[in-house]
Amino acid sequence: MNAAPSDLAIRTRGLSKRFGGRAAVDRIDLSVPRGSVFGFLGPNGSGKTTTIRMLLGLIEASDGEIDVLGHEVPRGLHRVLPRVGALVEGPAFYPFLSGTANLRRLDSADSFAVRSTRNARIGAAIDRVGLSHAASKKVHAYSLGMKQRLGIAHALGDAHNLLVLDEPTNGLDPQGTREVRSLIRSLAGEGTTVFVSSHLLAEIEQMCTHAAIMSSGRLVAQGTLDELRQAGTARIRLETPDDAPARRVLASLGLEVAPSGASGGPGDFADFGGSVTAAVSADVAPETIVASLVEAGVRVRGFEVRSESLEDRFVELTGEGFNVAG
Ligand SMILES: Nc1ncnc2c1ncn2[C@@H]1O[C@H](COP(=O)(O)OP(=O)(O)OP(=O)(O)O)[C@@H](O)[C@H]1O
Repeated sequence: MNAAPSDLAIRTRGLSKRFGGRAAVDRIDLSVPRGSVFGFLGPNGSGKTTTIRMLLGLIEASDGEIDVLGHEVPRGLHRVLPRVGALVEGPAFYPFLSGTANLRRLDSADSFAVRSTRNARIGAAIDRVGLSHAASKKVHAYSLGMKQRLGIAHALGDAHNLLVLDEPTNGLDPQGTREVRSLIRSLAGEGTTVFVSSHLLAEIEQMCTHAAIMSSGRLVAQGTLDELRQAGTARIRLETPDDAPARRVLASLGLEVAPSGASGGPGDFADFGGSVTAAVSADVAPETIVASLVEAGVRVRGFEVRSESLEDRFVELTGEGFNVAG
């Protein structure tokens, strides 16, 4: 991703946060294109919330630069914050006040919010998240998904350029999760840049155009979802009775051949020989591999090229099993 700074809604350079001597966020260079739905993905404790808090000026960075919507943070926060909606750890709602009354309370406590437009803004935001029918109901009667949508309505406020959401579906049931995801997708469709953190891969795959992957405070990859997938290793799987010659040919092409027994289930192709798998680099075309095998007299009974899934890639990058449940 080589976007010019003006094309970026968020840009950090060498951003770090240390607690005591320990780096919770370690020199990250984040580039979030304007108009993207950008997934900030990483296991629990990888530094996502700490990064978001620095982006919003809630905590001070130990080191590095932050630029949000073209302004330096924290110096230009007064210019940035009126254009950014944020949902970090969810606002606390009064259960015995209505949805509208809760948003009025939060809005009046916000020194950046313009009073004269309050009612119109709140009405529009409630409408936008699909809660008009429940606006006058007390919040204790809301489902979790409705409460979270009310939180997003609060984050929406005015017509924002950037929405920052920290784990917006955490703790929601499947219905609430669907509601929030579809809301985020439709907001993005209207041109708002959405920066959303999650530890759920499926969530990022369903909502986002771009993603960055955090692991132990480091940014280990970022780009469009396709770029992230393509940066992974493709593998070939060859079915042949001529195991040893096949391995020699693949090795001579510079492919990294998996040790025998590393692939295939028990009894897999047992009657026909076996299967050989190898990692393929982009500079060796699959047709070249097949031609070389055939030329060397290797009997090819099956040949499959498999790209790494995003899940394989994340596990490879973070060294952790991801919770892929949505
Ligand atoms: N105020 C703090 N003081 C000391 N350590 C902290 C503080 N805030 C966060 N940390 C540590 O920094 C690391 C990153 O935490 P952070 O909350 O940013 O991760 P995360 O990716 O958002 O995870 P989660 O999804 O669990 O919130 C963790 O090891 C955490 O314990």
